[in-house]
Amino acid sequence: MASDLSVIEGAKLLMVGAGGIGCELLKTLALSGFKDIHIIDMDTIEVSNLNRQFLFRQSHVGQSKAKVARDAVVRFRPQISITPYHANVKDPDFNVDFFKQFNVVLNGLDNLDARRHVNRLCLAADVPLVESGTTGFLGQVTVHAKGKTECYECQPKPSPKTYPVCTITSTPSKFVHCIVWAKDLLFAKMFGDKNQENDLNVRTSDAASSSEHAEDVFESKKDEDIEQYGRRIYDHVFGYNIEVALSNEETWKNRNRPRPVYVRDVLATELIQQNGNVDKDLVAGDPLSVSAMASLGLKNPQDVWSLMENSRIFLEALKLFFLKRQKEIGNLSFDKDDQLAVEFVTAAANIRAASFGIPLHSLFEAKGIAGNIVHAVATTNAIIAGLIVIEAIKVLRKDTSNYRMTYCLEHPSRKMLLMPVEPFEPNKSCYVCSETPLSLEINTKRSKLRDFVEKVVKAKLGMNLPLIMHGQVLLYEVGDDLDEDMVANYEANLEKLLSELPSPVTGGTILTVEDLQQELTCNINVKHREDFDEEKEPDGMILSGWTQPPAAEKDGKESMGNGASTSSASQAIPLETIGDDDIEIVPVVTEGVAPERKRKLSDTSNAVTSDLSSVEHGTSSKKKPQEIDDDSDVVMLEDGDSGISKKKRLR
Ligand SMILES: Nc1ncnc2c1ncn2[C@@H]1O[C@H](COP(=O)(O)OP(=O)(O)OP(=O)(O)O)[C@@H](O)[C@H]1O
Ligand SMILES: [Zn+2]
Repeated sequence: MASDLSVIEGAKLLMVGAGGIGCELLKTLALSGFKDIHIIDMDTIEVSNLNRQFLFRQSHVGQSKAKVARDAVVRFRPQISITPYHANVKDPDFNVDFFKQFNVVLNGLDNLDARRHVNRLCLAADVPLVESGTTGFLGQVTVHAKGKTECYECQPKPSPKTYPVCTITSTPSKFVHCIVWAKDLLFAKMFGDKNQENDLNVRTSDAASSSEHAEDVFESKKDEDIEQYGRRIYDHVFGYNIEVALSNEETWKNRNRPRPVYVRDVLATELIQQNGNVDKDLVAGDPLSVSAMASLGLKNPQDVWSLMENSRIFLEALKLFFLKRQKEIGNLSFDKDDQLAVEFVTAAANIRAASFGIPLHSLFEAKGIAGNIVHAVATTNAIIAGLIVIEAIKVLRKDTSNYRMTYCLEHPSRKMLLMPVEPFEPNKSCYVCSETPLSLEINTKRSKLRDFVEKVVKAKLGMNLPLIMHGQVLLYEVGDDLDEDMVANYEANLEKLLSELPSPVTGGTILTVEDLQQELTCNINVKHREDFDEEKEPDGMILSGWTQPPAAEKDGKESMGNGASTSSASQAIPLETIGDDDIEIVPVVTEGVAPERKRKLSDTSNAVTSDLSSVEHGTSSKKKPQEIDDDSDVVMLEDGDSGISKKKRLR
């Protein structure tokens, strides 16, 4: 077998992501002797990266991560060839041929979407992938080699944490419920896309009437100045809406009744009038530097503000959005790095929390919850980067039998902080690596092609440049090289009902969906179904054949949800995907019946820890590693004298 050094020196690697894991990884690769490394990262450096992404300095803020990382490493290893791409890995340039030039691909990403995309390209190009993720003290590294191990998507990832609509709109009991309300409902309503559906005013009792009423409330009135508008919104959402909710006695039988809050009760008249000083401390031209805290003279983000202070911040932030960031209104979505947005959401969540008797939180804490931030631990990233390099070397040596998935735990389990597990075989029912057909129940007489494209092809199947065929008839296609007539034709198809397409899609139809970039083809058996439960099946369609496992919590003991699967190993949450958009609000039939998902910073780590039950093999119950019985069906490795771990099946 070739020596490690010769395989290392002869290898050509692709790294995707030059963030927390990526910086550590590039350094470790360089110090391990790798000589030809390509890096893709679409981001520029932010101040908040500097504490752990140690290749970057203050002076690099705003520059490409991939390029700066390269320059930093070339300074201490000038003989290495590092090729940076400041680009999205989903760009069509990074096609299968591009991937084929590499011996192994190493992911240091932070979102599911990009990870799935890279997984597909690696499968199509037949290049092994070493995948990784960290959350705080927890981390994992997995190896994916086509036909030999599971692919990254062999086990569907847990769905986002969900909350019943009623909890968010009417009966919050935890601070996170107030944050979700402030961020996904109020902020979205005030500053986001007006055409988006929004449950802000949905209440169990008078949903229809109140949402009609609400249409006008959020529009500013003709002769109203911004201060009056802000106070009216305040009184509506924290006062009037609570009064309306209180009028439904049933809701409050077993709950604490909330208290309506009006501006006049919280702020003295003179404060209402001279709230803030808009022009103070503003750096002209940079909208992201606008801050309600600065204009009110509040400095410490770790302070818990009083109800009065939160109310002042709320009114001030609202005013600043309208005065200083008017152009963005209608297009904003919450961003944890947007100071004014964080201030608005913190204040709104706190006022609501006060109204419901829930403890208030500081801006720092609120930002963590709203941005789903588990504070990154540089050491975890360094450990994970080391493990990636170890697996990459095994891949290059084709040492298949020694591939390991390794979990980095927060607390030792069986005296181990690093838990190596044998990779599992490909899942035969995986639609990605085994091309197993899927089934779709849908009302073909009521659903449009657009619904299918958005909800199934893009959201569920993660396709980027899809093409949809029924037999030989092309129903839809995306691409730069289409002529105008075709584009118009496809656009028209999108608006047609499935059963009225040029080649009608009805029960029994097999649709072929293909992504030309990912070189992934998927056949979907369509089953016509008349009715869907609007609450339980809000998409109005059900895709099956590749079952979504239940979310990872529920005491960590639910079934794996994929009976056909041979393993539960890759069940582990793709850790860094606990990101941007993993909170979702779902309607439920009866309040309190649907399991209420927890969402606290600490819960995230619990969820992940319980998910590390991946050390179990082929069983349906999940336990935390700490709880594994000796007789459980566990694959573990013991330290052997040889220094190389031997596999041991605990039975
Ligand atoms: N589709 C993509 N194409 C290219 N790079 C991507 C893509 N998606 C994510 N990345 C990169 O992956 C890296 C992930 O790094 P990390 O998890 O440390 O996130 P971060 O954005 O640097 O930090 P934080 O989110 O904690 O502020 C980021 O640099 C990001 O730009
Ligand atoms: Zn697979």
